[in-house]
Amino acid sequence: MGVLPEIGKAVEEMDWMLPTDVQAEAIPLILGGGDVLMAAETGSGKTGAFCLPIIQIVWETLKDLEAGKGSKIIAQISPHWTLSFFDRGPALAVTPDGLRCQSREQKEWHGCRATKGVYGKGKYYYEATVTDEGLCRVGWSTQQANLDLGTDRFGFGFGGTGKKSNNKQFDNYGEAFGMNDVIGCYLDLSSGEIKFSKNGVDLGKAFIIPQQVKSATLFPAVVLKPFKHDPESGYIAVCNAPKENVKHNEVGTAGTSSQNKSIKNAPQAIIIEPSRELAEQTFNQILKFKKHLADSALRELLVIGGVNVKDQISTLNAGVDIVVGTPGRMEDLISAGHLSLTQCRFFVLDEADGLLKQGYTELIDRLHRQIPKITSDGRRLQMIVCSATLHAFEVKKMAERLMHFPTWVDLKGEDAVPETVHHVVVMVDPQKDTSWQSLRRHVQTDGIHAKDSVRPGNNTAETLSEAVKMLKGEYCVRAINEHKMDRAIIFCRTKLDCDNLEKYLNQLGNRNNQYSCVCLHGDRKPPERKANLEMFKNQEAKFLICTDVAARGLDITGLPFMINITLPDEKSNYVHRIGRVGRAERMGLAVSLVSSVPEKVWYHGEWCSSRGRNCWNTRLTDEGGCAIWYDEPRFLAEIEDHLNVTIQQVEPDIKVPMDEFDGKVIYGQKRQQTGSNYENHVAQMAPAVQELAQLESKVQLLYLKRHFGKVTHNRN
Ligand SMILES: Nc1ncnc2c1ncn2[C@@H]1O[C@H](COP(=O)(O)OP(=O)(O)OP(=O)(O)O)[C@@H](O)[C@H]1O
Repeated sequence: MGVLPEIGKAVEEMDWMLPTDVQAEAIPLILGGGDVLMAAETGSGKTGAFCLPIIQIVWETLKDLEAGKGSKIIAQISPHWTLSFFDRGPALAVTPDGLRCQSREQKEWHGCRATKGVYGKGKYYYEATVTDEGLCRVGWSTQQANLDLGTDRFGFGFGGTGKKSNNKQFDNYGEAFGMNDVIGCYLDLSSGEIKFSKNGVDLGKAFIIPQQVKSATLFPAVVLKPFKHDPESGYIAVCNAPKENVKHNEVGTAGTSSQNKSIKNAPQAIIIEPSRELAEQTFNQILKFKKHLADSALRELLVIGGVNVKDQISTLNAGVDIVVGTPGRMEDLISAGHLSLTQCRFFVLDEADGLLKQGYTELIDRLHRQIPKITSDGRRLQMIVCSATLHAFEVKKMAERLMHFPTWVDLKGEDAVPETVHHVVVMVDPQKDTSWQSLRRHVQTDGIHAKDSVRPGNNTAETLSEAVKMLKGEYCVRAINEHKMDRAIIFCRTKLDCDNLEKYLNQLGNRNNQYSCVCLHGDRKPPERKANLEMFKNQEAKFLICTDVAARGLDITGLPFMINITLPDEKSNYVHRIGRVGRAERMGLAVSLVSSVPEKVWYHGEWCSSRGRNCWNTRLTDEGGCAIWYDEPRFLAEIEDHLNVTIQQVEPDIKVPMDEFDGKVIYGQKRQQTGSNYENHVAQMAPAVQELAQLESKVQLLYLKRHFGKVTHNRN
């Protein structure tokens, strides 16, 4: 693994004898200080690939600090109120005195914040003079805000076109301004009011700062110059703010090592995960990896919702080195000042494409902005991004924006399914298979056709759609029976579908608990989610029925089977879902049920006031309702196209035909001839090694000839 013996020992105790391919590539890169984009199949050991080197570096840093090895000061905290050289966009030039700025790029907005801000109470004022052509906005923003002032809820701007803006909402305000105008920016922290003046003329109230933002520190978000116009009475120059109301801009102002030690709530590594379960899993891996690291205590913290925030805060105050968590709770703690990013040197986004698709792009940008780009001991911030489906447009854009000459560790060059996962699809065709017409009992369907006339014989789209729902319950049970599944993860599209299937399997299994199952989805309370996952892992329940909340990252040792009741509409989630099996070289079978006809399904968006709870609006979304027609053959085609494969189709009896997998493997176990790869490897390498040996021998002969004249060639 190329890591410290103490870490190596822990890894060995976990039975990891060799690094996986991705670990072999990524660990040295991370230890060497690089930014890494890690694209590797599900179950290929990405967690270890980033956790091991991070633990090593964090621990070594702690030891250095303990030994009193000083680190150089990178950026002193400036005593003056100026524009920050660090907290600015890359195309924004700032003069050496920090008082004037200019954008060096024509097309986009480039912003900057001051080196200090105010919080608590008081009334503050600063002025900005427009010294150039072009548009600008001035105002106040918190450290979290986008540098493009006024385009998120943390920034309040006044622009040259005579508009005020916050959270992308641009409203008419005051009047236009431009070259040579002087804009006064007023902030009253007591009333939460922000207003502006133009050339000394008050333009009236612009904003009332919302309560959550008010408690944060607000920074002037543009150029500072001596005043041309005195501020109104009661307001003071922002540079005269009382010390107790001033906070320094944390971006790029890392202090000395002795200062660092005293900042307890500032970890060296932040690892962001898309779900609670995954955050907890990574956290538990860290506990295992650090087991033998004695001397300096490496302190880790799990930051997820559903856990008492007070406990998290007290752990933070006692000191932390590595924080693993979900984005929401992480940002809450950062905004409230409980978690500081000033010493962060590793910023890790696990399942990065998932985080971006869940809408966390701005949050990630905001956190990244708050992390100093140079650490206190003079090293660059390292960003590590990984997923089995990293080949997504959003990820590439983010890498360009935030990462520093990143290296791709990408063994396949495209999103791929591991060889250990055998995945098949079964078409569910209610026109061919009419058994649904005479089912004595079936899974309770989602009720979307409750108001439609659905009955055998009437071949409407609605009837067929309802038939598919019934048949899918049957096919699921058939897949379980055919493959004698006694452990499987089953994915449904909605929470309601999960609940219905859970009821059905429990009913069918009745007393002998043949189909014992538990659910994992967003409507279940955190303790229940945790308990259910534990039950499934401990094999106290045979089936885990879940939504996509469990699609990514969950590592259940030796899980042999998974069933997709419905294909996901997001193609990458197919890769993640089926990747719950076939992990760590064990074989797995994934069966997906695909309806051949359109199926009408629930789709509750922001427009649905209850977000699905007791919603019976069965109209389609374009008619203001909460239903869509789901087109699985299209999703199947998209998945195949994305993976560049044709997924094998099996008949409704769900027998998997004989092929290289069948008969030779037992799902859930390792392939018998492990090590064969290495034998092949020897054969493949042999000619190259032979050639190298011959070259080496020639070189030696040449050397000897040159220095000692004639040499007899001894072939041995
Ligand atoms: N070097 C190794 N030797 C043996 N087993 C390993 C090794 N590295 C990781 N594993 C095991 O492989 C499994 C999968 O690892 P991990 O959860 O890190 O995969 P992943 O690449 O993050 O997958 P996903 O994309 O699904 O999140 C785990 O059970 C882990 O313990």
